[in-house]
Amino acid sequence: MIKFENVSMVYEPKQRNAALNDVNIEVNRGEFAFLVGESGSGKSTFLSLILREKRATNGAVYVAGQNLNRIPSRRVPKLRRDIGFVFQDFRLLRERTVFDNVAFAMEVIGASRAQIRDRVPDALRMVGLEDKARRKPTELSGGEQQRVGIARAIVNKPSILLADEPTGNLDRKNSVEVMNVLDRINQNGTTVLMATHAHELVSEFRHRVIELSKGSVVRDEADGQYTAMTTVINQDGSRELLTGEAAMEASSEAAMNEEKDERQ
Ligand SMILES: Nc1ncnc2c1ncn2[C@@H]1O[C@H](COP(=O)(O)OP(=O)(O)OP(=O)(O)O)[C@@H](O)[C@H]1O
Repeated sequence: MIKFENVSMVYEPKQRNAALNDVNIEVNRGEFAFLVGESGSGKSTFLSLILREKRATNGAVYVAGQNLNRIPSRRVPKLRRDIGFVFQDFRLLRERTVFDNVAFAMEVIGASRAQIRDRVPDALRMVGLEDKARRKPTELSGGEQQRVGIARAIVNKPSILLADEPTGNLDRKNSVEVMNVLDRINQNGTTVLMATHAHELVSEFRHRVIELSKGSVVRDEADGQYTAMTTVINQDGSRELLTGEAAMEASSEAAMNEEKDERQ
């Protein structure tokens, strides 16, 4: 469904470290994968290449069999129709009702009123908000607002759902509700790729875990945990796989060094 073949991405010609560095990954139809990694490791860049908001500097990105380097700009809107996107900060229209926020995603692609009347209630049912269709976003909890964001993302029945830190603004209870909704959508056949820092959710909901570090894939594990393993790159360039406590220590040491570098 999604395939990265030797993908590298540099934003500026003289950039010292690539945002993505020779990434090879395949996500199959119907999978649920978490994309994890420290801040700046390349998660958002990865998602933006799938949407063709950006183009790979090297290598090829395939979505549903199409090489995104090869499709003309005029075909990009059609590609994006097959991909739903969930934002960390919900991005709802405050003056519109829940129903109208979801309907908006159909209006922009020219759906008829009859189609909208038919499909919006289904999407709201999927996220458990069928009885809140007439509310405004400000009358909802954060978790409910995010579920409206998810209903909007799936109402056009995309085969892929991308989520960038969808629980980043939510407390634990609301985060779990959002995760349950994403799981349900996945069980109905949608491929879900979720970038996140929420280690407790990753370890609890147990899906494939793809970990990026400085633009490289350092771990790809079916049914993974957030920090069960990490790969460190030694000074001589060799890679070493650490597990358990040692992995946790290496991650916090790396974070501290990064903070020190930033201060210097
Ligand atoms: N528009 C841009 N121009 C130049 N460099 C960029 C741009 N966007 C991202 N980068 C750089 O690319 C690298 C990867 O960034 P990216 O935003 O993909 O990381 P991330 O893992 O999503 O981080 P976070 O968890 O903080 O969202 C970082 O070094 C970042 O500084």
